[in-house]
Amino acid sequence: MISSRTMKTPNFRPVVLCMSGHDPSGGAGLQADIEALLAQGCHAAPTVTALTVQDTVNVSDFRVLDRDWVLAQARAVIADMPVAAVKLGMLGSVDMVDTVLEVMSQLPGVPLVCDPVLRAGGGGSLGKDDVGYAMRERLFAVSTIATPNLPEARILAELPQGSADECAEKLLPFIEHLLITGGHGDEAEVHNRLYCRDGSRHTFTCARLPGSYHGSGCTLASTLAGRLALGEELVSAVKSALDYTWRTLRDAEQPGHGQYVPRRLPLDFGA
Ligand SMILES: Nc1ncnc2c1ncn2[C@@H]1O[C@H](COP(=O)(O)OP(=O)(O)OP(=O)(O)O)[C@@H](O)[C@H]1O
Ligand SMILES: Cc1ncc(CO)c(N)n1
Repeated sequence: MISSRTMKTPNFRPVVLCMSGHDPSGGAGLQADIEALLAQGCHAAPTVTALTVQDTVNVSDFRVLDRDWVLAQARAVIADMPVAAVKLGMLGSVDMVDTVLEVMSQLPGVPLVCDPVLRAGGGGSLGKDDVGYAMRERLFAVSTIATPNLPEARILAELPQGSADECAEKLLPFIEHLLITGGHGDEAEVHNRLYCRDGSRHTFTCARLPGSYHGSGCTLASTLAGRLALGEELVSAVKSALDYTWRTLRDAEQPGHGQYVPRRLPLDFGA
């Protein structure tokens, strides 16, 4: 017999499968994904790809989970819930790129936001450049959008001194939409550039806030995945995600000795 509970009209929040690393400082990685998605009205399904040893200053070590463990986590979620979007953060190894491909083969047509995480804000490695090349060669084709910062875009494009435009020209054959973020520059304004394979381009400019932030890129990518999961159109979703991220940085706090941590949820959340 089907219980009345299982027959209820679906009234759940859109589920976003997050395949990211864990950051014990809570500023970046899966915790950033969960908080940002809660703030969008989505449900995060956090699938751990890697464990890291890091604080708000830098990364000292990381360990990538076995492929079987990651697949088992993702399969459990997919069998249980309708996944409305997928967000990728730190993958950590080339093997994990193939694991993600296997997961995505079970989610045809589901929007995929790929944040090609290779370095932490403090510069510590979260994956060799080969991971980035494997993402470009194999994952970009199944991604809706990738969100590298300019240093990551230069690695992916293999153009160490390239401008955002030059990197985009090299990368657009691999991916439909590319958002090259500008948090790492030193100009008074941050320029975030969206390049679309149909030739359209959009620049989103915001005032640069003082200080440096831990998990700004994770916040942006997971919010974007959430917005796509809610059915927002891509360019509008990029703008909403950038606006939300900027507000979380404006309200950021410094719980440790290093970078500021975005405030992704209001202080009275849950009150
Ligand atoms: N100092 C800043 N002032 C205003 N906005 C910022 C600043 N730093 C980052 N941002 C915003 O946050 C977004 C993501 O930041 P960034 O480009 O630094 O990503 P990231 O390097 O991938 O972040 P992280 O590695 O810390 O997760 C940027 O697109 C920008 O809109
Ligand atoms: C686990 C993890 N993912 C992403 C980043 C990038 O901010 C980080 N520092 N740690």
